Amino acid sequence: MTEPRTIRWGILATGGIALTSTRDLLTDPTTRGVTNLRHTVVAAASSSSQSKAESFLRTVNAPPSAKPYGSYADLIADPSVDIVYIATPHSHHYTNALLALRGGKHVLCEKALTVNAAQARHLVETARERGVLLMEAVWTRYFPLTAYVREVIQSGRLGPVTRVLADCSVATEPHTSFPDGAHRMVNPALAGGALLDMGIYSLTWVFTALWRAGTGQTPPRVVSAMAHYGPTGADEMCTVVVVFPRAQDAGGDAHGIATTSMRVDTDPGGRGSAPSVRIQGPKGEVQVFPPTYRPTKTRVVLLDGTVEEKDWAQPGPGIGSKWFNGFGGPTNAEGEGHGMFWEADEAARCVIEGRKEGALEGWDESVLIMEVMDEVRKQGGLVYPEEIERVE
Ligand SMILES: NC(=O)C1=CN([C@@H]2O[C@H](COP(=O)(O)OP(=O)(O)OC[C@H]3O[C@@H](n4cnc5c(N)ncnc54)[C@H](OP(=O)(O)O)[C@@H]3O)[C@@H](O)[C@H]2O)C=CC1
Ligand SMILES: O=C1OC[C@@H](O)[C@H](O)[C@H]1O
Repeated sequence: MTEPRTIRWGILATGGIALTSTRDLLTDPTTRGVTNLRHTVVAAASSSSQSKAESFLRTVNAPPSAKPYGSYADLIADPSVDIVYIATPHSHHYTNALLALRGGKHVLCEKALTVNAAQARHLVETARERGVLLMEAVWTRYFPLTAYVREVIQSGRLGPVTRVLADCSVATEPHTSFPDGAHRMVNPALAGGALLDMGIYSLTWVFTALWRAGTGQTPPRVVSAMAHYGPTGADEMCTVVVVFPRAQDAGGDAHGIATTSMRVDTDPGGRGSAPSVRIQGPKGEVQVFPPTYRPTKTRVVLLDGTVEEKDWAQPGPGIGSKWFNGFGGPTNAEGEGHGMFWEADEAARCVIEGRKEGALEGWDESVLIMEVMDEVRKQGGLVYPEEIERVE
């Protein structure tokens, strides 16, 4: 048997999701049946101070040899780093990813990939030129649950998917949670707002059903409505209709309705009683239950009376922690992992196999989703500061 290859990660930024993700990354892959690769963390960098990076490495229980850096550039210059995980606010993804790609590093970058499609296209060109991996960290795409949903769609059991309803909303009470407007969720200088932060998950489900697994490959038309958060002008609620043109004999046009909000909740009280995603065809539907970004339950309901429910607990061992995202968030049960290791496994496989894009969200799709979000922002009058919209 060949020895598993160890992928050496550098963690760029030390905030909430960096902590959650790195803990998952350091979970033994054999606990989820993955035997051909391993992950290790060889360095972490904080733009604030080296001591913050040191404390981060201690908190996640990284190997004692892992190096703490007080600047992102130093992390990129470290030859022992194979791949960089970027966990900064949306506003910074483009410049951070550009730095890493130009430094010859593979990149797994948090969602949304960039602020706009032009920046995403530039990152793709750079990754192509440098011959390195660029992957958007939309973790939900890589869950076994999501693979199952794709199989249900591709099996034809629903007939041609005709409509997708997907909501990803977290009632964060912006006025009390973020009173000074500085938090990344509502701060335009950090490209904050519901669309780029959570709407991307609703769009991910729409695209999973109608783009990757679907039959139509013509980019969709977009119609949208947006509400703004008064004090800062960030978007706090968005409703997006995407129409995928499709020939009549392939089922006719398909509609995706993607919603997101910081004012109301997909699942008030976290009871998980109603689906947050419904993928519908003439013969029935597949339902995905909230939270939309980390679902653990599906149900297939067909016109012929079939009802199939499945539970998809994340494998452990996990620390049963409250998800640390600055304003609360879901808790994974004691013994359960969070689920961010699936995307890390795919990124590692890309590095090992020499693939430059993830298997479940290629460059074309990341760019297309950014184009859809550009159009939503245009229709909703959401403009970010020029400094963070710029392309070099
Ligand atoms: N996949 C998922 O489930 C989730 C993904 N996310 C995504 O992760 C990214 C980061 O979110 P999150 O971790 O919650 O954010 P945090 O605010 O908790 O952390 C962001 C980190 O980025 C660094 N940073 C660099 N420049 C700035 C700046 N100007 N302002 C603020 N921070 C800065 C800081 O680290 P340092 O000081 O060390 O440099 C900071 O700690 C976003 O893209 C978000 O969409 C967030 C939550 C969940
Ligand atoms: O990625 C995310 O998923 C869940 C949300 O609560 C969080 O704000 C977001 O960044």
